[in-house]
Amino acid sequence: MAVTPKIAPSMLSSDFANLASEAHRMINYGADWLHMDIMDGHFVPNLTMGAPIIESLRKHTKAYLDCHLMVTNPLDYVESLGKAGASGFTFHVEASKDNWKELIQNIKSQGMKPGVAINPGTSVEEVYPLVESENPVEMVLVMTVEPGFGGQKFMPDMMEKVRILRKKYPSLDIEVDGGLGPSTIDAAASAGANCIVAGSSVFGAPEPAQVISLLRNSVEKAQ
Ligand SMILES: O=C(CO)[C@@H](O)[C@H](O)COP(=O)(O)O
Repeated sequence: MAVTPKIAPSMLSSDFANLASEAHRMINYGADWLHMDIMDGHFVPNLTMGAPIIESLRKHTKAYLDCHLMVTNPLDYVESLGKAGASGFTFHVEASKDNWKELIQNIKSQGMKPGVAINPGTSVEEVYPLVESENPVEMVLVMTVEPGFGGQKFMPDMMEKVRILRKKYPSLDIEVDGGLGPSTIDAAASAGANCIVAGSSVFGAPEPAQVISLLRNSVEKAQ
């Protein structure tokens, strides 16, 4: 398989008052990406951050900022996030039924990597047109909890979506997000996920570096 493991601590579980030092801490512990949860209080019942925070953090790190847009109108965020220094821009298929082609085009024009996320209740077929388009997304994010909050329980039933996607698209980046940690990573890795978002299991661990390394080893072993 051509895909490589990407371990992405979810900064939603960090101390927001010390975001830059939390980011440095995660990179020093071995993280590949920093996962940034952008929530608008409308698509999901929580409000987190937007372009100003990404811009501030970008001044302190060169790390890949993997932005997950849990927002009703993702198109409204593309230009500001691109200018702020976001690296990846993953929008929800549920929020882009009419404009996903324009979204992908604009995300790429801003120099970001486009991804599409699917909620637990959305069927996996909905992302096929976006992956198979002439101008495709480069990552699919399979939500393994209902989006909105950290610290929820992993939904093992979502692994069937990951298996289907990995079989259909052997070299696609497939990300999983929600409830990932030492007790759930093997299920996700063996299904074919290679990008792993983990919030509470990393930030809540006495030795976060050990958890990051365990997540990576599981993905490597499964390939
Ligand atoms: O997008 C989300 C929640 O909506 C996630 O990125 C969570 O922040 C992951 O947190 P844990 O489930 O790993 O604690």
